[in-house]
Amino acid sequence: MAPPSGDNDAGNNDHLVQSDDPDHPANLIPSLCAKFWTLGWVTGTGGGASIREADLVYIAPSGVQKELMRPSDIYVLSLAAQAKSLDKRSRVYLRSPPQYKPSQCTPLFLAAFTKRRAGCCIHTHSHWAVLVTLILEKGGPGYDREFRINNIEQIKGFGRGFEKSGNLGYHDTLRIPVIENTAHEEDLTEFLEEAMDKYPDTYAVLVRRHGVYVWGENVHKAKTQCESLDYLFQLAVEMKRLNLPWMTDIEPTVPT
Ligand SMILES: CSC[C@@H](O)[C@@H](O)C(=O)COP(=O)(O)O
Ligand SMILES: [Zn+2]
Repeated sequence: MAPPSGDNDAGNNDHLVQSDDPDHPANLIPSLCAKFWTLGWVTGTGGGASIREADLVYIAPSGVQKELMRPSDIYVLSLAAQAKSLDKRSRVYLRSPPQYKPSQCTPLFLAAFTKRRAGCCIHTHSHWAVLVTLILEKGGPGYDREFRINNIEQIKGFGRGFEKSGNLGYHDTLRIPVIENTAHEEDLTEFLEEAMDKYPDTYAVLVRRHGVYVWGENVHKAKTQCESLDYLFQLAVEMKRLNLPWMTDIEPTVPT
């Protein structure tokens, strides 16, 4: 990984992104995005990831090649300072690299951090996520705003929900809400928040013709849930091709 750029700390809190610890958020965001790029999740500057550690939120710049970011490119925001700010649409950064703008996904990441106390939120432009929203678009009324699937082992990769312990079981139905895309990323925020209110236990929201936002209480959970979801989206697209249903009525086996 490239070392921090060696800026001095003249009022820009550069120390907040300087650490030898590979698990420090300023190091992890670039290294995770480099991995996500290989999966096609964050290519062409689309997608990204943000990490919260206690009050501090670490955010990537906007419009940069996400797999080539350096720790010195990372923005840092305080949730407490943000909560006190009177203008909810403007954001005050503790650290702000002057050559960039913060990710347009920032208000969406903040929704996961404030409404769900998430520790990490990942946004992908995965083909599989986009294809699922396209298939659902043709699914007819009532079905098109929710992806659901059951009786697939990988569903166990998801937590049961906000402030609930344990994971979903094999026979549980995984439900992911779908919101419509908007011309500007930040305008998705109110619809993402609405979906979170309607689906209090969801860890993800699909955005039609765009991608998916996935979060978890820490980096490990956000990453594994995002991987599980991408696996299920790919499987669902292939199942659709084979004319296989996503929902089946296999009953849980009752021990005799
Ligand atoms: C390929 S542009 C994609 C952006 O509009 C947006 O959807 C996105 O995911 C990344 O926004 P960014 O501001 O670069 O972090
Ligand atoms: Zn996007």
